[in-house]
Amino acid sequence: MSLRGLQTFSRMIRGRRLFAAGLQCCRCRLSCHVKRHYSLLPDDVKSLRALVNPEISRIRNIGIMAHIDAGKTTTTERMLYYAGYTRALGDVDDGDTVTDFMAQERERGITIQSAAVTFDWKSHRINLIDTPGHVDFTLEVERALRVLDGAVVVFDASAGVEAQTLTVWRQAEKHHIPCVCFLNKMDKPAANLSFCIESIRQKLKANPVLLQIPVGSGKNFTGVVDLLTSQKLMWKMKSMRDDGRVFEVKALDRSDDPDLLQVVSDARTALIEQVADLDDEFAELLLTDFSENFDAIPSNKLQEAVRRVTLARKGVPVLCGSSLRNKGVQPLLDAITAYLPAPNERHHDVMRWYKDDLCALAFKVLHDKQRGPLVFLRIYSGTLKAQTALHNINRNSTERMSRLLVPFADQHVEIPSMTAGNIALTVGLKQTVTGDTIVSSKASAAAAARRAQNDSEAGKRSRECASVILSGVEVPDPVFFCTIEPPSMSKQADLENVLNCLQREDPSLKVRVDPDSGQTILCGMGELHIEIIHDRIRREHGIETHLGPLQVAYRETILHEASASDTLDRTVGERRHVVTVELAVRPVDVASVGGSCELAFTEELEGQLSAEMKEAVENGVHSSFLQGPLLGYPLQSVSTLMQRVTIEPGTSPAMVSACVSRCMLKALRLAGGQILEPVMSLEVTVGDDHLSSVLGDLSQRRGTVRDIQSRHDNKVLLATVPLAEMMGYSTVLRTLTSGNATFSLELDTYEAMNPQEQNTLLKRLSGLL
Ligand SMILES: Nc1nc2c(ncn2[C@@H]2O[C@H](COP(=O)(O)OP(=O)(O)OP(=O)(O)O)[C@@H](O)[C@H]2O)c(=O)[nH]1
Repeated sequence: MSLRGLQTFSRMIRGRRLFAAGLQCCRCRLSCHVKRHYSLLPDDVKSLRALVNPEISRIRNIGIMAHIDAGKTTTTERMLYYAGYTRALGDVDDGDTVTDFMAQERERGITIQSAAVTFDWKSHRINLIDTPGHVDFTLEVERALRVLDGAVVVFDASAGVEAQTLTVWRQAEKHHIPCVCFLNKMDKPAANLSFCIESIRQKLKANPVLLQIPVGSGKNFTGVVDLLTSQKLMWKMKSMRDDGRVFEVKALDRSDDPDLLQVVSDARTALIEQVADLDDEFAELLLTDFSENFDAIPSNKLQEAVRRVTLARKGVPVLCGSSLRNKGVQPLLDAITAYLPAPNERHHDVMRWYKDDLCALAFKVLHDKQRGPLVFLRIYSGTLKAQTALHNINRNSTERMSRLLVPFADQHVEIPSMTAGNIALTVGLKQTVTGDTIVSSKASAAAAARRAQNDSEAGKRSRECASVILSGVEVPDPVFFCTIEPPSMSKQADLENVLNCLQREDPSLKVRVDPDSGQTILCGMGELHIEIIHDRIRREHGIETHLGPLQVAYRETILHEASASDTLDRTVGERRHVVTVELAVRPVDVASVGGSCELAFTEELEGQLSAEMKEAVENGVHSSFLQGPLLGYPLQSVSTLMQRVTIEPGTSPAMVSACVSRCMLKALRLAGGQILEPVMSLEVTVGDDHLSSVLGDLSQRRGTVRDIQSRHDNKVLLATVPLAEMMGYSTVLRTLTSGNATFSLELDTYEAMNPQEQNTLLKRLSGLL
């Protein structure tokens, strides 16, 4: 196979090369000596290997993130087109983009699943993951971030920082990912550069480093001035169908608009001063060699300094353009290669511990009807080879990977091996789940563990850091659930199988069986999430399922302290089981979303219980935490103290657990139950004319308005509102505002319901209303 894959790849590249050769390269034609990557490629296998496995310093693993509709998909499509990977420009509005390849995405015009796309730009390999903007798919963004080295954050230049931008920005910060900002939609009349810069500064608390000045505004936006080189990049569109591939690069001169010259001169000086403030090396160079004339600093020195500032996350480069109008995307690609880090510039402990041994993280699983599960891997160290056995640390299992592919959205090219820094797609890994760590063998994992242990003993790292498992993706708790039924009992097994596959692909989807009714329950992140899952089961797996009404995932807690004791005395067969338990429960601070439950033992009891019986007690308590006494929802913010456990010889651990659970239920009932409901933070952007009707509607939904801000001609309404009141909100908002409003919804906290509402809920859920 080693040659077969390369030959396929060679055929494909040759096809593209012919295509690429027929194109005019924007920059080559005008000034520089940059050549198209593929046009130089010889046909021999050795060179193809180099193409498949580029030098690590030339790889960029990049994400594109943004608020919904900011233009991520449009921007990605332009990148693929200019890089020579697509022959025609895809358009989200026409439903023919490359990255949004799932049927639902094309129909709905939104990105649901991250699609990894690999392409080359000016001798660099770019692995790009288009991430979804809808809050229901936040986990997709999180998964992508976990394996990325850098990100492009796309903004709607007329809106600046929006709710979801803030969320993805925080996620990028959490993973220390250097970013480049792209102010898209500069062609909109309301586009506003200074407003965007200010909102990046104020809302993201970031340090925007402006690298370009737009030329013209609204419909007359025609290009940008590069502040590093003082060159004007102009897209002189001959017709509406002009693809923007060709643009003019010209040094600014006296014949240019004096106002523009002044703005550029001021902005360049500000840029130099700003970078000097952020980078000592640049400041020193400036003061020693260019103290007479800062402006004479060569653009490459300024670029190197901006790169250091970006990698250190001291500042974030800002560029502008209009993807839809095909302007400004090529400089954005240049910025990705110039400012965002290569994999070897990022710090991952595992690289040290595994040295040249393979270590990779599974960050996405897809199910392909013909090929079975396809697992996306980010390779951190070593080489991944096709047709080898791989060890999965998380599952402690070894399985064979049959084929290795390079992902090109929904097309895949087979290759024999792949080196560190790359993103690969594997066939044959049937047990691997998103978040698992893959290494070459158990022995290699043990060797890495020893190195990690030595490190931690030498005091270089804390014990937690010494884990050889790459930390997985945090999966948020689902807030919605509903029952799902197959069309007939004969399809039940098929449905279970499909749900298993979907869960491996999407860890934010939870499936469980109701112990009382035996019904299958789907738990998801939002209405849209569950709707899409339902749709996929029908389209991709051909099963027509019936969904029950969507319900909110409440939680429960207790109001007071309470103690209880219980004795279980049961004879099963010949064996008598006797256990007595005494325990106390008390409410602890309801610490917003994460308020977990705790269990403690008295010191005396800690010494008395064997490890096996202690585990049995813990199991009994933890199973009670999963089912509150009021409605059976999980408990939050409850602390349990085990005071006494006496166990007669011959009693089984299962009986101990059962007695503890029963005693817990007694105590929890005595402590008085309280329902906690998920409360969402809501952001609605609406025109002045419709603000009052949106506010009126919100007051009927038990909403609390926190703030109303102005954004150009719009108002941005920030509120909190119980999730239970938000079912079908998108339809209502569309009707109220004739489609002139957008909103985003995110879990804020769990709050105690007032007694009256709690009573109504209890009656409704027990069928009394
Ligand atoms: N005026 C203008 N509209 C744009 C521009 N770029 C994208 N759009 C439009 O904005 C809308 C959203 O674009 P997408 O590319 O789907 O945005 P997205 O961020 O990928 O959206 P999601 O995948 O749903 O998060 C579409 O109607 C695009 O045609 C631009 O530069 N100017």
